[in-house]
Amino acid sequence: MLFYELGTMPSSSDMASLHHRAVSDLDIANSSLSYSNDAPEYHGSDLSALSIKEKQKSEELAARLPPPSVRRHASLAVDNSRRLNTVRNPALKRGSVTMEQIKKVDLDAEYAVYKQLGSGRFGFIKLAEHKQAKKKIAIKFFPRPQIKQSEFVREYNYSYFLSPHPNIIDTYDGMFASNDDSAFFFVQEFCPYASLREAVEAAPNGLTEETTKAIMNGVLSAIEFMHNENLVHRNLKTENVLIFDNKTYSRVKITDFGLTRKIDSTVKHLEYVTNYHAPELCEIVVNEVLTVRDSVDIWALGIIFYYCLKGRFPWQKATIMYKPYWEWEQWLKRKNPALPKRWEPFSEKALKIFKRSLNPKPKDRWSAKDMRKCIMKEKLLKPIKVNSSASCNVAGTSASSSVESHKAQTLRKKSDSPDEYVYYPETTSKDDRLEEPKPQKKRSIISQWINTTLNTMAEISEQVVSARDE
Ligand SMILES: Nc1ncnc2c1ncn2[C@@H]1O[C@H](COP(=O)(O)OP(=O)(O)OP(=O)(O)O)[C@@H](O)[C@H]1O
Repeated sequence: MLFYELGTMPSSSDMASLHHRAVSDLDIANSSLSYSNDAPEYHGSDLSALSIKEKQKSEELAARLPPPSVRRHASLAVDNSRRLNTVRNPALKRGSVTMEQIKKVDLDAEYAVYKQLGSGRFGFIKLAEHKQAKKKIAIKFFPRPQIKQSEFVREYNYSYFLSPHPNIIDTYDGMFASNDDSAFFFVQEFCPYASLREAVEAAPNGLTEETTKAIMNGVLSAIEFMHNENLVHRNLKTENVLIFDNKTYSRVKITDFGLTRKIDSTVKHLEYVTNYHAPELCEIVVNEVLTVRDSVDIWALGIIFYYCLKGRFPWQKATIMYKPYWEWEQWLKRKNPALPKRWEPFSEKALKIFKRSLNPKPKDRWSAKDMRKCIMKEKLLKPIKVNSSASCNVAGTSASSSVESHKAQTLRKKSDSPDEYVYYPETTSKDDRLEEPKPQKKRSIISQWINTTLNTMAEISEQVVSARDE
């Protein structure tokens, strides 16, 4: 139940606060999409999930943005000063987002629709321009009848109500359907640069420590906010992290709330396992019912963190069928005291972050807040010796000396054993392809047997998965 403090007129920043506070009051997870029709609660500047600095940032942002009530599709053409002074239309009740509010729009009359920006299981995103406002935007289309109306409405609601956070993509007010009923759509701000996936692919040896910190700071701040609002993203991956400044990567925003659900709700597992899935998700079968936990986001954040620093994934799937995962698990359980080679470039503190995010036991994983604190505070990479006489501290010099950092990162990559069964992103660097295989150390018979068995099992599992996919 929500309350409204009478006699207090919320400012635009308060509106942003109010706008996101309402998330916790939504019962979007239930299919009727019904929630309180009362006027919204006014919490002043209580941005519970944000630090003071972020709060200021959020307020600055909110001051620049029109209040959510007027960020309407139709109002894109209205000038900013007018929009900033506009207060929520009392006739438009916050709790009244229902299926009837989907408006039919003549797409061609309103927008010039350009190239496709991306696609996924729920539809596709296109770059467009609002003709009247002459403003570039992104339109997310949900083709009908493949996508259910309830799925569209749910994604819109989560996207819209999470929008005020500075590290979450801004979704404009309004749910629409094309005149010919071929698709539902909603409108988002356009990201002019790449996704994190493309940014890392362009730097196959990984990003610098400083850049990784800037990216993780934004991503973790958004997830901390979502978790505090009792929501789990459930689809965190580098493709869903959009970069808004291509120099320092300090402005990032997360997107795609199609799988977002409330913590402790139950869902059917419908997906194929990817690099980002936690081991508990790799074990369950399609259609099995599972309870939504925020710890799956923390696992995916651990994978993103590793991917940023190394330019590759630690493993293809988090099951013991994949040797790199099996080695990591053995080391965590102290069954093998030797740290697997691929983890050697990381500092003790970075390893601690991995132990508390890529931990097979969900209960032993940190919160997004703890993870962020540690990433921001600590050095993440060990100093690496470039040669016997000169040494280069990657962590300390990554920003100031990109050449040294590049050298060090190349060295880091070369330290990985080439015979390991690991998934590389499609774009392997030239250096990688030319890399000479290192001479194998003599292995004991038992370790050779384990190795062969694991590789065979991995191959069989791959074949089963691809047969199932086909
Ligand atoms: N606002 C935007 N501006 C620019 N590019 C975007 C924007 N939103 C999404 N994209 C691009 O489109 C891709 C697909 O978008 P999105 O993840 O929202 O689709 P989806 O159908 O929900 O995908 P998935 O299968 O991952 O659920 C993103 O990975 C991103 O590269």
